Amino acid sequence: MSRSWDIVGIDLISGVTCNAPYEWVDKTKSDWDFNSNGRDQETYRVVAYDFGIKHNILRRLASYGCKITVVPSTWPAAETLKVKPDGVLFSNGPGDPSAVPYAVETVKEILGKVPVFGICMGHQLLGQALGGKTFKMKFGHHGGNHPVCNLLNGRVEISAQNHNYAVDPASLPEGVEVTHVNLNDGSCAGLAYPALNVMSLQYHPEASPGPHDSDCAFREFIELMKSTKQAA
Ligand SMILES: NC(=O)CC[C@H](N)C(=O)O
Repeated sequence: MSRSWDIVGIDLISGVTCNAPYEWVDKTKSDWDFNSNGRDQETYRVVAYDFGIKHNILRRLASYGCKITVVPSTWPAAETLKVKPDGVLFSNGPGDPSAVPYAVETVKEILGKVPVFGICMGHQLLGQALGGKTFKMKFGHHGGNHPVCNLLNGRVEISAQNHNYAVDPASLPEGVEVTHVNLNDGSCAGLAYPALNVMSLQYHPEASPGPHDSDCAFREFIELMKSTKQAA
């Protein structure tokens, strides 16, 4: 028997986030050494908001040289900024981004103060924090074979995706750039707001198993933290 699951307007994050902050050190195994541009000489301090975070996001960040503190979804922005991180990661997570206004507020308070990277739910929360709207798609994107055009370099990346909501690009204010487009339906698959050092992807650059075409996004986050640090 089938059952219809109602996810609209329900905070599903509170059931999956961690209870208290913790440090993450585990890296991905040598199979991931296909990316010779990986490790940076420097260490970057990253606070990762856990909205239901996938461990491989943390492993990839650690492999790229980040020292990571994972914090609960309700962790105050002021506490995050107090430790002066080089960057903040807003993770993936289940459900409706409109059901977690407290998380959007946290994102707003951090925006512009340090470089940020949003993945999936994190991307949707960033979209809202920047003034845009999210909507529930008729059919979500699920699986490991979604072609995305990276408008920053014109390359097509085959990506792993798992989402039911999306950011409406028409709702975004001036200055916010759509950087990635899903080639199956033209939906928004990535954003940037260079003035505030913001980057985000609607899909999973860390996916495993899955295509690794978008792993370079972690390197871009490192570069964003690096250039911001150098300019300070
Ligand atoms: N993987 C995710 O982060 C899912 C994003 C979002 N909660 C959605 O279902 O659209």
